[in-house]
Amino acid sequence: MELRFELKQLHLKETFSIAYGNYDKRDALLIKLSHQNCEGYGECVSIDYYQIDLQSFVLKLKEIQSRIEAQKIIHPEEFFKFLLSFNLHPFLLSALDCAYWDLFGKLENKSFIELNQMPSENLVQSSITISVGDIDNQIQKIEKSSWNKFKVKCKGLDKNNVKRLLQLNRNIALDSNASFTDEDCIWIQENVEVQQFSYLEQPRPIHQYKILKKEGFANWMADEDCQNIDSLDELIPYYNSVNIKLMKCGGLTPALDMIKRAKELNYKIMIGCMTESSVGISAGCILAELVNYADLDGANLISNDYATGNFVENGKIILSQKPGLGIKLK
Ligand SMILES: C[C@H](N)C(=O)N[C@H](CCC(=O)O)C(=O)O
Repeated sequence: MELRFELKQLHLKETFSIAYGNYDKRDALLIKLSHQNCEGYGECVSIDYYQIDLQSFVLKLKEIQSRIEAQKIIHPEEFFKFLLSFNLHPFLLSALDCAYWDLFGKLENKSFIELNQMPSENLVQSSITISVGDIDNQIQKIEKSSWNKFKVKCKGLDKNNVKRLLQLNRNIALDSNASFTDEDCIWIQENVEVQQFSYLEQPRPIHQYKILKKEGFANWMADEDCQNIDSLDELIPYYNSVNIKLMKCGGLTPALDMIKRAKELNYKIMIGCMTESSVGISAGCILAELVNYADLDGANLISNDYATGNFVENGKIILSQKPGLGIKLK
């Protein structure tokens, strides 16, 4: 097996504004694993509020490259166990795990869905993100959009904006990206009208969720608070829903385990994404049958997507049915 990797830069079609900042680009690390005539792809991106340093990932890859290349082709679950021995950051682990699933499926001439005997007929629809901004602009974007589901970003709580969004009578979720105060959360969970939001994501800064009550009117969803399977048990009293992202949890292999455990614990589950190319999104899309919500618009927000594969069109998730994760570089 051969391992290659490349730093790329993704450009946002328009400034992506969330409570943490405004972003016009994202740096990405593309992983290529090849064997015989097949090549599999995986990706992770540099997110400042997760302190991701792609240069340190490149150094790590150089350090472990020869051991990865010496590995023979084994089942992806076995390969994942092998990757665990390197103690990798979950973002890098995810890129390698996804690249290997893509390669393995291509070598076996089977899609990920076939390899895992998963259903794929009833995929949930994805939301599109509406950046933080003036409420009139946000509403205009929703009204003009051909998508049906929206994740509206906000920075702090503005009760008038909440009222105006609810008046639209559309399928809308709110994502505060850790910008609500304790008082905001109390008001929200005691206000019956917020039931109309499909979910309210990451209300408080990380680990400061003890004010949340899952019995209130809000469908609280943990994102930054829910990094991996270990977070699930401790969040039960506070959160109704969890946002599982491949980069946070370390890839497709742990995501399958995490979805299973989250279901046992009666969470509603979202498969989410970062601003990322179709390399990352192709992997996320194949889990859409297993979850209640999808937020997989990452590649739709990028102007220089460098891959094709599974994709989202006006919210509808379309699986390529091709071997592996179906990823091809443009
Ligand atoms: C792109 C996706 N809809 C989204 O909003 N993800 C963000 C983080 C993305 C990023 O910072 O690149 C989130 O769920 O907070």
